Amino acid sequence: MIRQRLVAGVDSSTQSTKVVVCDAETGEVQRSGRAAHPDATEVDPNLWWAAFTEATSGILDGVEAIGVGGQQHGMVTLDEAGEVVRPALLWNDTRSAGAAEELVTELGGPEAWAKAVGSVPVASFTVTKLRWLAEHEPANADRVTRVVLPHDWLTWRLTGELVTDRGDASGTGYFSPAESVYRTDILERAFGGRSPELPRVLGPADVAGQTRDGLLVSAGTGDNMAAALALGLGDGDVVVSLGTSGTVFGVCPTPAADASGEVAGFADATGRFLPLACTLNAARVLTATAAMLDVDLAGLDRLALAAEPGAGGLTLLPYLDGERTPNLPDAAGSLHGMRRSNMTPENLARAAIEGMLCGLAAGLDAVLAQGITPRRVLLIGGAAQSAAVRAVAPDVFGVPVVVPEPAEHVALGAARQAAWALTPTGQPPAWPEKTSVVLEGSAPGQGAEIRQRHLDLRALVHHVPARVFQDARSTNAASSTHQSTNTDFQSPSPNSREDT
Ligand SMILES: Nc1ncnc2c1ncn2[C@@H]1O[C@H](COP(=O)(O)OP(=O)(O)O)[C@@H](O)[C@H]1O
Ligand SMILES: O=C(CO)[C@@H](O)[C@H](O)COP(=O)(O)O
Repeated sequence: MIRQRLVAGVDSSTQSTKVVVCDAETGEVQRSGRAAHPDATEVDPNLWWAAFTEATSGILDGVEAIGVGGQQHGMVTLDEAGEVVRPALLWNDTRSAGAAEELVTELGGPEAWAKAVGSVPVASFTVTKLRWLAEHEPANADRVTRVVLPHDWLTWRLTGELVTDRGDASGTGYFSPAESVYRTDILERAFGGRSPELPRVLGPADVAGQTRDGLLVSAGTGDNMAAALALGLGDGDVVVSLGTSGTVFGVCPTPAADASGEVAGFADATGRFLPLACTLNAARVLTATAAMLDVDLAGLDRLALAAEPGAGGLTLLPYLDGERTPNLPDAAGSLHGMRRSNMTPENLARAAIEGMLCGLAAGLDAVLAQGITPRRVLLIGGAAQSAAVRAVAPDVFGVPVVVPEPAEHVALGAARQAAWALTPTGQPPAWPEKTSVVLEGSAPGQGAEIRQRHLDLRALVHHVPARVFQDARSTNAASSTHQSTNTDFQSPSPNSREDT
């Protein structure tokens, strides 16, 4: 009998740690675990270690290799003794927005940044957090000897090795994805003239080291790169992930350098590139709206699905945690178009879902403008489980939407990387693609109208340059979301369907 080989993958994301143990040959999940993180934008990394320990408890028996995917950008600072200097500042902490503006100007403007590191930094990027630290907590800054990212820190706890990968390094703002080198000159400029030690950048199938128990540890990567690896993205595949962050990304052979700042030109976990747009407001817009309406998430779905598309004219700009794309770190949300006739819980629930998705749709436009011709949108992340999100997304995005079988895609991608490191070959192991449901819209005309209202309101309230929405979709209009078995993406049936 052939012995089953097992690998594990970890997603240390904003709200929790999730772990899957998979068959190394097929990717089939055998066991899983999870543990919550604190709800804060600065977190002691030791709490991630505690969550990792809890989530892996009792499930790693027989596992040969493990990989860690983690929330991007977080600033983890270590002192001479390897102790954490201060709680990590996370990707969604906006206090370094002023530092970001300073740095953009100092380096010669957005074009110079896009050319140097593929991205124009906003408050999410590590480099801006380091500038903030140098300016606001000089005593802490003086103690910093090493700077790492959340996944690097967990890999270091597992192996004792200070390593990272191209994918996560590309979110620092001091690494060039195109050249695959650190820009320590930029780090020095940001951090008071000195460059702390940085993790060594490993290749996609490299081994980081071993745990005390002898598990091989792969390089790990950022959570979005890990999800891309799990899904095995091909030409024209664009992912929309609805977790704490909303992200839109595809995989390309050439680097992006978008001076508008809407798209970050990251690297992926396979040696390619990963243009990505990110919003600060995704799944939690729905939890906040549900709490306000005193319903659970299923109740929010029921309310939203009972309203007409367009929410009776209500438009929500859901900038509840400030916003990153567009870059409005101090913004608050706005609800517009209220009349006595439309102020119902149903319309508010619908406006929350439409508003969240319109933010992602603007990101989708920006990512597609990098030269991706969309074949389909793959919808993942916690809020992809929402029935109302599934009903609204195809109309707002204007392309066929595919929902892969529910899975922890980041953890799966990290496990796939671990399997790759265990048996290094030119390509990641060919795990079979899972079944997915294909959704198409029911009200494409209204989708365009909803998009336009959202764009107009952004322009009105936040002076984001006004745009006329162009629906790229064909005229193949009326459709619904029933199941069928048609599997042709190129000439979609008007119904939703199972696909593999
Ligand atoms: N059925 C659902 N409808 C709406 N939101 C959901 C649903 N299921 C989970 N979520 C939300 O998804 C989020 C968690 O998603 P996840 O992708 O794990 O986030 P993260 O990776 O940022 O920690 C939570 O905010 C949760 O409320
Ligand atoms: O900042 C980004 C991407 O640039 C975020 O996508 C973070 O990587 C956090 O992801 P989630 O925890 O929301 O999945």
